[in-house]
Amino acid sequence: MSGRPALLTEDEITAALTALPDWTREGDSITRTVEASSFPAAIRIVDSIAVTSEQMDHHPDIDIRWRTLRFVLLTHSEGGLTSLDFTLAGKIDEAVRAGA
Ligand SMILES: C[C@H](O)[C@H](O)[C@H]1CNC2=NC(N)=NC(=O)C2=N1
Repeated sequence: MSGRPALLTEDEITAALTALPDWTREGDSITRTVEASSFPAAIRIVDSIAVTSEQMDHHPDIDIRWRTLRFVLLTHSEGGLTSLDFTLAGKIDEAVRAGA
């Protein structure tokens, strides 16, 4: 018993992705790549997401290459996608909108 929400069904994942057009399914995860305006802007986005993910106790995998950020979301403890990933994806979209 991990205390995490249950894995979503394929239909639920498809429906959730239509509301998040910048995100792509990749196996057991969803991913988004963002090009920020500069390296400091990229780090500000990451810093803001650090606060959000601590509040959620749900953390993205983040690859930082100069000003390109790649986010990969899944619920490790469940081995796939749960509602937490889609909530976090929406919050990452907000941080990108505010900070890129
Ligand atoms: C102990 C702690 O609650 C867990 O390790 C949390 C933390 N953040 C997490 N983040 C993600 N993305 N998946 C998890 O399963 C997860 N588990």
